[in-house]
Amino acid sequence: MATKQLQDAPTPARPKSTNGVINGTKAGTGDTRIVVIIYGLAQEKIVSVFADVLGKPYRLAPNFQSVGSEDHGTVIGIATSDAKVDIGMRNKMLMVAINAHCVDLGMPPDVDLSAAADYEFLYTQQPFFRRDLSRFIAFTLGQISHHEALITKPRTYFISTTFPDVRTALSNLDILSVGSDAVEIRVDLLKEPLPDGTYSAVPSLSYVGEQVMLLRQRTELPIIFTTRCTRENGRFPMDNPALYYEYLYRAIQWGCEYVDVEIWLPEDIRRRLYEQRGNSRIISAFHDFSGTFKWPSPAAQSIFLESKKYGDIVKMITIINSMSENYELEYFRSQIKANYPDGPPLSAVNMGQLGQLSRALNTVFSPITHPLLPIVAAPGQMSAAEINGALSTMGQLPKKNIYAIGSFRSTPQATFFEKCFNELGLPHNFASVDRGVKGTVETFCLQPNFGGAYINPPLPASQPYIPHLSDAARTIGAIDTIVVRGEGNSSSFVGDNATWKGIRATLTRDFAPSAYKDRAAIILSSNGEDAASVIFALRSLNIGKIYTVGFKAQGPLASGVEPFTSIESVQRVDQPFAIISALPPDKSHLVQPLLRHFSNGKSSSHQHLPGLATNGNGNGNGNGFAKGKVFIDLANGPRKGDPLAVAEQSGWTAYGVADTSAFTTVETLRLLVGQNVPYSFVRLASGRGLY
Ligand SMILES: O=C1C[C@@](O)(C(=O)O)C[C@@H](O)[C@@H]1O
Repeated sequence: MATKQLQDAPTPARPKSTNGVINGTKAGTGDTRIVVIIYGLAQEKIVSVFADVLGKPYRLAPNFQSVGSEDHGTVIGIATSDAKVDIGMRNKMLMVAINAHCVDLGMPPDVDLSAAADYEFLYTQQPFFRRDLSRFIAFTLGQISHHEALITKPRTYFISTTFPDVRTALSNLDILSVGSDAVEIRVDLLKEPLPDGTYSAVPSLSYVGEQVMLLRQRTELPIIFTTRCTRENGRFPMDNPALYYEYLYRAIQWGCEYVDVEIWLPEDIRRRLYEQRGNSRIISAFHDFSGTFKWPSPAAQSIFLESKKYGDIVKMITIINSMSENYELEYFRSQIKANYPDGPPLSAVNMGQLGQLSRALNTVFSPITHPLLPIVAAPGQMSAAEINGALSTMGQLPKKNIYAIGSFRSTPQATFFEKCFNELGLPHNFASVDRGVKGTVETFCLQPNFGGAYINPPLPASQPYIPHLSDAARTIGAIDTIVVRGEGNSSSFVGDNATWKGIRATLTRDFAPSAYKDRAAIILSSNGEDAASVIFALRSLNIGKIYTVGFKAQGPLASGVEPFTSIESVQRVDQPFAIISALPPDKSHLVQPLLRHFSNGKSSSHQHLPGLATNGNGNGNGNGFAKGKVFIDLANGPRKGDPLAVAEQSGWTAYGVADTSAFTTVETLRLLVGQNVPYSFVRLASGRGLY
């Protein structure tokens, strides 16, 4: 009887502590249930990769029944054929079941397992994208949350891709997504070819699953999964609402960060999807093409109220007949904000050319297009550059001077920032300037059109002309970004720190935050200042003990940090999970003996695992199958040795300054101009000259 009840229960609601890695806060614990990976024929190794990413040991088990509470902290692998027998009887409160299916084995996966598992991870073995797996598991287990960070951004955009097959988009994806905070896959516009040369009326789940997988492998942006119906400018048929549930629930299982649920769908379907959404967020969508919809009407209010019931974001999109309806929409927007301050954010625009003003004024998840897309997803859609151009013409985006202030080496940044500003249609000027004599930074800040600065090397956090500090800048004691808040006389400066976020993003590229929890780390640095952002980043991932070489931590970051005093003290330390060197280039080789000493062979908690193929990311940290330990070398410039090569030979997953700098640039751009430029674009566009 108990089993029956469990079988009927919906996927358990999101665990309470899901506030994942968001700006300035600690990684949340997320879902603490036992992770069970269902693996296909001869695919045991995927279990070890999940375990490695999560920083946990693993074991293979014969069935669900044999998994008990003593397995907490261990990733369990169960073969597909065994899992089928008792998946329906598993204790859902104790374990979370992930159906890991290698598409090279054929599609679709076993349909019963797909339906019964909590989540489904589709992957390719050649090439294998560890970063994709890492993001999938960190997201579905609630260790990271894009939404919480996005919702605090002053403006958010998503690109509506309209490709019949996302494969055609992949080569341009980095460029297409500049300025986007999320990417929408219009599932209804996908065209699945059939053997007879025609296309399927509705793309099959199998085709859609593969398309979502391909997209996620190539983008770090959250994915919005949309099945737009025929009445709302889409192609999904409306005669069978159950079909929507099937696709949209599967999107949740695939770990899509956002799922678009149309308001016309029966309430029962909308409610179920909302309750079962796990860590995905529901965008409740309403479109009106009748031309009779009125923003000031009671109907508009009730549509918002109905959408709010089962939506984390409410989207309302309509066709209008006159310019004044844009003003009516702005009034509606302000009313909603005032009346429902704690309600879901509203994303509302008017379609057609007449409605373009509203596309520029909407600040929440504005749909955008790009000239490289085959068609616009809706009439009147604009690109990020067009919206910024319009805002600039209306005086909503005043032209500013933005600076890189610092050493000569930071100059190539100017070319890159200019490239981004051009691509985004931002009116600003960017200039690299030498800091020169004491006080120069303040001189720049006092200029009338000062729009912010990136500072390298950073400034001490105590600058009288920078009255506000982010928590990170205050704790780290360093400002690397000056952000201007407000306009004119009411503007003020906020000192922030983007470097730690760049380091944290690097640390979590191939590992989930849980991999760092309570593990030891070693930091090498010539001084405490260079190491402070590293300590802060590691602390945000709940690292355990931190050992230092070359410096003693001071101030608010000193607790739990212990210097190595002798060779013996090094030998007493357990296997560290991370070694980060902030040594200057001429000293960076000094880390090499430590990397060798703690080489992979010494690790007790990670089994030797057969490697999967490389992830082909071309970053020099190429082995997509990491060994369970992370090394970062922050040295910038010609070095004596090659610590990255030594690290890789000794079994470390190694990253250089190009990785952390690219991630830091992403954060810097977000802080300075509020725009998202993906890491992959930074790597692509910065070429070799930048770092
Ligand atoms: O809901 C929306 C908004 C949209 O219809 C637009 O008007 O830009 C485009 C769609 O792709 C998206 O799902």
